[in-house]
Amino acid sequence: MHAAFFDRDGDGVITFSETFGAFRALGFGLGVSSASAAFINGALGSKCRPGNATLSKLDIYIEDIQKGKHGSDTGSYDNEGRFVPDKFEEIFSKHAMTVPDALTSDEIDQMLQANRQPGDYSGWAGAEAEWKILYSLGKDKDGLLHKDVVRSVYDGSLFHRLAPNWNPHDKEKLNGIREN
Ligand code: HEM
Repeated sequence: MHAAFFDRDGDGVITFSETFGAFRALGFGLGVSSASAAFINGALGSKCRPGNATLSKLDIYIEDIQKGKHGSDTGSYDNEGRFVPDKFEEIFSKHAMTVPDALTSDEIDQMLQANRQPGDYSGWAGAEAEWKILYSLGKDKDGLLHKDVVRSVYDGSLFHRLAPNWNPHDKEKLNGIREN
């Protein structure tokens, strides 16, 4: 569901231009949107694809999205791409020290540092990009990133809230899955 938001035409494949367009719809400028699409589709396109894939290596196949998992993450997605509630809770029990159930920018940096596996430079970069972008999208006026906002990035509902018109088909599916 996290990645499916970006698949606007619902064909199961996320192209460079879909990632770019989704970042624009989320409110990012041309520079950040192009760089993010290049980074994400460049890194995941060659990994997240079945053996018999024929499309460009910049295209991400959602059916193989779990192959995009990297090291130095929180473990809130397992190796099959399933959400792991205990690992998610650990983010806040270990790192939310200033305000319960919310992270400051410094606490996110401490978490990223704590999750780093030695020498895993691509994992460090991936985790850093994911959390910095999430913080810029989800922080409140006091600079706090609340637990419910972080939860909503894992199932993609944050993206739908911020850019309600980008992917109406996927939103319908999401509403069917979530109780609220
Ligand atoms: C505004 C856009 C995005 C934000 C804010 C974002 C944020 C995040 C966050 C916070 C995580 C969790 C990392 C962790 O648990 O340590 C994550 C994981 C992941 N995201 Fe995104 N993401 C975005 C776009 C995308 C896109 C476009 C794709 C691919 C199509 C993608 C694929 C993944 C994958 C494969 C993971 C699992 C990585 C892992 O846990 O090792 N994300 N993302």
